[in-house]
Amino acid sequence: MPTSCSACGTSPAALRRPKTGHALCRPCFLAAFEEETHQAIVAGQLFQPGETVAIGASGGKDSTVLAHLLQLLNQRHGYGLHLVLLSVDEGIAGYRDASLAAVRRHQCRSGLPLHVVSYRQLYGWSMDSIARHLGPRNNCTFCGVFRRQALDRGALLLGADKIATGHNADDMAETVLMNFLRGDVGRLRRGAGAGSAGGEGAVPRCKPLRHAYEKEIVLYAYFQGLDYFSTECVYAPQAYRGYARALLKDLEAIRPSAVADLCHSGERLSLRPDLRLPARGACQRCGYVASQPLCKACVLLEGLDRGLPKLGIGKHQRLRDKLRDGQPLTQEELKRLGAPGENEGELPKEQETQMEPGVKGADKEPWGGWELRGPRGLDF
Ligand SMILES: Nc1ncnc2c1ncn2[C@@H]1O[C@H](COP(=O)(O)OP(=O)(O)OP(=O)(O)O)[C@@H](O)[C@H]1O
Repeated sequence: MPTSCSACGTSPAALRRPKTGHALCRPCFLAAFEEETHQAIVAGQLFQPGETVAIGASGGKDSTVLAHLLQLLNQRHGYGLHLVLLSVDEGIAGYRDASLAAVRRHQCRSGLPLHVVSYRQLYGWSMDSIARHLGPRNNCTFCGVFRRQALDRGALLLGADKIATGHNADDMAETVLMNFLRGDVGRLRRGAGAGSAGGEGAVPRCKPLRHAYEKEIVLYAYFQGLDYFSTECVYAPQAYRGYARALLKDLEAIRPSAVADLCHSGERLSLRPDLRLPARGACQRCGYVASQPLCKACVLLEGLDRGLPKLGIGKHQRLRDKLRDGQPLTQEELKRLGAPGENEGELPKEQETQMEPGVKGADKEPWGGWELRGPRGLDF
């Protein structure tokens, strides 16, 4: 005898919900998942009527399900939202080009407007050209910092009031674990919540799927027949997040509620009231939110444009100070900052052939001219 659906009691169950253990038929699962997302939106007061919401659309399962659900719930419950798909093209051949094709297919089916911004337009660098200089490690640092800002810049161009991203409960739990393991108190506080408030060039963000289990998102996409792209980014295997993910999977095998428990821990975490966290201000160069005189994206770009791609990564404050003060760096110090060796001083192919006049970075000296000219009024 097949198990009956525990909600309607009539149809045979099609799945056991990973989150609750309930056996449900397809329509009851879809209805429960949609209702829970609606409740999360209402309880968290994520949107106000009349708002323009830019949905961060990567073409993956989470953002595809998010876009589908927001469109459906907006109609069903009359949220009064103006929804727009916003994609960032990081310039990762074989990955983002294919996932953007999935976003375009979603756009055609849904009729939602789509806006694409690219790293090359915004920064003069694609991730592939950055990776050629940086090597296999730390690419996710560049990509994460640039993407955060690119989403804000795209949303501002669209006049969006809010950015909604597809972060799910597993992403949230991984982030809590990763920041805890790194002792990153500031991010622990920021990363665990429902979103961020915005200000200084940043648009308020929300994560309507942050309580949804990844496995249930996959099931929802499957039962709805949604078309999404599901290959891992070519640079992801080197990322620290991957280790947090593997650890989380091991924990989940022992204790199935590990994802929800970690999310809960992240939300309940409180910091000592006297703990001083860096104050938020505006970047002196681009005006974007920063806790230093320059925002992280500008420091990373400065390193790239100088041929010192590791300038903005890790604990190189002493070397950044030397640069700021116009002091020459030793060969050893240059090497630590990722300066190219004797035969590596040419521009990456893409930069040489595709850089357009007027694109940020196009007028910088090529890599051959990277001997240090002391920054002019630069303050890292
Ligand atoms: N290139 C991008 N363009 C627009 N939004 C993005 C992009 N990359 C990520 N996002 C947003 O950030 C969320 C979390 O991104 P992450 O890289 O963790 O991908 P993910 O968990 O695999 O999600 P997805 O399945 O949607 O790709 C995505 O759901 C999406 O809303």
